[in-house]
Amino acid sequence: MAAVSPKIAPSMLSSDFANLAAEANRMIDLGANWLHMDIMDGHFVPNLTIGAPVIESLRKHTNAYLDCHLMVTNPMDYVEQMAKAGASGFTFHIEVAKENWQELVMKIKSAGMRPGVALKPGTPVEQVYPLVEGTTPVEMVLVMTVEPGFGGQKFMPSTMDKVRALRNKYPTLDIEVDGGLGPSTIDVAAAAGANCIVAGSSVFGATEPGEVISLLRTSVEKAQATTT
Ligand SMILES: O=C(CO)[C@@H](O)[C@H](O)COP(=O)(O)O
Repeated sequence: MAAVSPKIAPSMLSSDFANLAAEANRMIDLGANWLHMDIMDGHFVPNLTIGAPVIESLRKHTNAYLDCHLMVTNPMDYVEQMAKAGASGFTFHIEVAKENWQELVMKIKSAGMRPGVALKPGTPVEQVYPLVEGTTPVEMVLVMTVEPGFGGQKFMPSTMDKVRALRNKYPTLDIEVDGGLGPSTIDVAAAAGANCIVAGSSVFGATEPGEVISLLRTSVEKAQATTT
């Protein structure tokens, strides 16, 4: 496996939202590479979380890479506001962008963010190949390993076929996994080829979150060393 650098991204959905800035800085101090921000509109998923105003407030307290996952029905409507707010990455769902993904990716790039595409557990991986191979390609594929909407769900091993297929086809692509990742599931995801790891409850629920972050990174590094 080509070594694409591991990025460990605590999901801030599991943090204390009333202390978001402190929680974010604590994660970075403990070794996190990115902060994963779950934007949910209560329509694409049955949960409502945060939007651009919270990203803007958080941006005043950190320079960290804000890896924003848009679980929204109309991602195009969010591009400008998220860019202005200070989002670093903008990952939209293919299920709601089949008709306009080219325009969307270009808009995200021109707004200065890094485009990514996400897919739900039931969505065939082939649907994102054109986005990776396009003239303006996405720079990350997020394979959801639970149904999007809530933290604390059980990891779905069946989604690993998609990660393996992506890694075989695209050795240098950032492949992110999200949902149910922690010490008991990371080795499977790392062996399949994931290098960007989102983890919410396993990090925030740990007595020593820094140890979990470090364990996640070591697992990805070991899997990469075994397959190169
Ligand atoms: O996007 C989502 C859920 O839709 C995730 O980012 C979760 O927040 C991950 O939480 P854990 O499964 O790690 O608790």
